Amino acid sequence: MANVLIIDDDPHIGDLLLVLAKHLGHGGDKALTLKKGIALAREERFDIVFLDVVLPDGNGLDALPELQILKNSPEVVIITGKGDTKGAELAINSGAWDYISKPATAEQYLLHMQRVLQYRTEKQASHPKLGHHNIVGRSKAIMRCMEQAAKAAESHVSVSISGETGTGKELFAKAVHDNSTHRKGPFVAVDCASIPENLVESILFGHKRGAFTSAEESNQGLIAKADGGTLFLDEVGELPLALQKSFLRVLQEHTFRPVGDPKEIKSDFRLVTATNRDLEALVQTGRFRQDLMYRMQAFTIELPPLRQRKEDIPELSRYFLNKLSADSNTAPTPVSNEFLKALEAYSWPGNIRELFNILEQVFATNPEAGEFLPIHLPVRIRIAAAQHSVLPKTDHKPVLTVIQGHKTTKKQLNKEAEISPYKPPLNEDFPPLKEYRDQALDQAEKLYLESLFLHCNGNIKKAAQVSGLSNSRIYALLKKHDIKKTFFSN
Ligand SMILES: Nc1ncnc2c1ncn2[C@@H]1O[C@H](COP(=O)(O)OP(=O)(O)OP(=O)(O)O)[C@@H](O)[C@H]1O
Repeated sequence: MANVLIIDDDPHIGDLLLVLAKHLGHGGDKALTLKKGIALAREERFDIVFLDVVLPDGNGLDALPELQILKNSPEVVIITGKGDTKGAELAINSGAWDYISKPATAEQYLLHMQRVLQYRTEKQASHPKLGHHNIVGRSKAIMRCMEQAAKAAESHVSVSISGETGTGKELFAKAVHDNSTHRKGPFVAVDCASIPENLVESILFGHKRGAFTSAEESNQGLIAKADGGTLFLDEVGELPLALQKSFLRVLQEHTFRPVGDPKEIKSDFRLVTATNRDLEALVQTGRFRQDLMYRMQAFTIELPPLRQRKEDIPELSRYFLNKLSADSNTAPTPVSNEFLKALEAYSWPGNIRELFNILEQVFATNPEAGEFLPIHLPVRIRIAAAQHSVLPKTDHKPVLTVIQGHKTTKKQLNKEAEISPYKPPLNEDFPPLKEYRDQALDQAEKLYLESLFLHCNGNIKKAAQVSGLSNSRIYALLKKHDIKKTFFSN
């Protein structure tokens, strides 16, 4: 049974939608003001929120970011006034599921409700068990990881999460904890890379007062703190070799001795580890115990880098920009398709952390923007987008022939193509130098003009001085590249 919330100051609309929900076998609640609606949404888990725009105590669209970052992230359907296409467009751009124009018939409301619920059921069926999480993304790659996390959460064995920096290893570790039987216990995260080697033992195992010169007080270690919950060891490859043996014993026996303490202590925790290093290689070079590695890797989740799931970039970007708006109590700024395309063209070596950092920068430095455009992005991201767009369009993936012994195999060079999009494709679409150079120069010229505009705050006179171009030449170039003159002031 689904739960429906209606936030509308017209009591008839609320009553009608509740009757329709009941007719479909669902339940719900209604609120006549934004304040009451938000309070209800925070308290209860709703699957759909029907949200009116004009409410006595504010604009419904301003509440959209807050609704979207709720744990259960309900689908939001906006109810707009007749003909308010701007509001509807803004709502969709901000991640609303759909909108209905008032006045609407009962059949229209019913149809919307059925469609949204069907979509939500399908969405939940594809990763049925991972109920509580803040993981954003619907690409096949991330959905597969969510399914693995759900399975891992159900079991009691150790989980090992691998992936490049910023791919969400800690977020997944938390999701495993939040969906496991240990969720009522603590989630204790330890970054093994940032603890000085001489302190690791006492930080993990704890120590007794006087155990060493600076031990003025007894201290409970993190393993004891994780009792009943989850111990998350980030960058586990950095765990000193000398300590690995004692740690293996903790995993086998669930007991250990704090430094300087003759007594054994018990701790029942679930271990989740993460690494962006190749543990096998560390084992080969004798820097990591093989038995510990096997013990930790009872269940493994491999997170894909962002460049291999670029289809998630729009959703991740909207989610994060909406969160920033909600945190600063401002209305969400719509995001243009060109802005998203530029983000998709970049290779994101720092993955989602880097994407969020860039969006934070865009959000902080452009408070007046009516819509986020490529021009608001840092130059290096725009250069990557420009380079990407000069690549001749081709469906063929570059292919490299590799000779292995007597066999000849073909390997896809996806990774390289994504990282260096400027490279022409190694196939029959390889462009003549002139064509390639002309396109590249054209893009560079456009990028230069856009940056010039930013640098000179839109002042044509200053732009002419800085660039060494005449006013008329600047106007001609603006026309050539279809850059709006309204960007520039005289
Ligand atoms: N799928 C996702 N949906 C929403 N936010 C995400 C997602 N993946 C990562 N993040 C966010 O990106 C940031 C980096 O994620 P996290 O710290 O989990 O990465 P990590 O792989 O543990 O990084 P590191 O290896 O550097 O420790 C965090 O703010 C996290 O909330």
